[in-house]
Amino acid sequence: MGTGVDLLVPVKMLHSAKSRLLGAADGGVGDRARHAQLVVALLLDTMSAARGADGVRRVIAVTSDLVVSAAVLAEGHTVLAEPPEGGLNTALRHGSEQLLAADSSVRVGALQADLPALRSDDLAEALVEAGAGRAFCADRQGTGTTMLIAASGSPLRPEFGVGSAARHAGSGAAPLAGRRPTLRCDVDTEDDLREAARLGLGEHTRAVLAARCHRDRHAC
Ligand SMILES: Nc1nc2c(ncn2[C@@H]2O[C@H](COP(=O)(O)OP(=O)(O)OP(=O)(O)O)[C@@H](O)[C@H]2O)c(=O)[nH]1
Ligand SMILES: C=C(OP(=O)(O)O)C(=O)O
Repeated sequence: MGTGVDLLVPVKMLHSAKSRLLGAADGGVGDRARHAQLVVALLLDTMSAARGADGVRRVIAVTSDLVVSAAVLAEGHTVLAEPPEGGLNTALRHGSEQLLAADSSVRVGALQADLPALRSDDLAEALVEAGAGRAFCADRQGTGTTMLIAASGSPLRPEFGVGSAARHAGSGAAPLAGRRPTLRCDVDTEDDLREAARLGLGEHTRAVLAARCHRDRHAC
């Protein structure tokens, strides 16, 4: 196989995903179907930008959700089923083990699923900066992590969750210093979504939010 990072993108079940964004897709109404469309759109924009980045070999969603899986496969991406016990770091550890079992020299990474403004060149530059070692990119607040990359042939050792930037640094991963705002802009709240829109949203997220604007002019 060729060189490059295999990026795992974890996504939890749609019924519980992106709870802090509920209502963002429909001007505060909180319709679950519209919310699910937004969650999937954030994911597809993230995966599509990641797939276009130099230095990325494969982009693989890790999920148990069948709707997410179908949407990801329809866009030509790959899906890996997560273990039944669930949990973000458990899913990523499982993905890392699976990839290493199939290819002991693989370079594994994890990318958050909510980077709808991600630009392929920001990601490619981050991978260049990472060099060969274990590295991570903090989110724009500096406390969370948007991407973690292992060294080739090594397990990912994910420590995602609140305050993960400090844990990843503490576990020896090098913090990436470049600005790269589109790689740092994960979207958990409506404020984050506004910031991502300022940077430039991907086409899937733009389409979901444009539908919102047609239905409710006040939401735009
Ligand atoms: N596969 C998998 N992914 C998970 C799991 N828990 C969280 N994630 C993903 O990890 C990322 C960060 O998760 P959280 O911040 O806990 O949840 P969120 O859905 O982004 O947002 P909130 O519901 O508002 O907390 C998101 O992409 C989630 O979909 C899990 O159990 N399995
Ligand atoms: C899981 C994390 O973040 P968020 O809750 O912002 O998605 C993280 O930064 O490790």
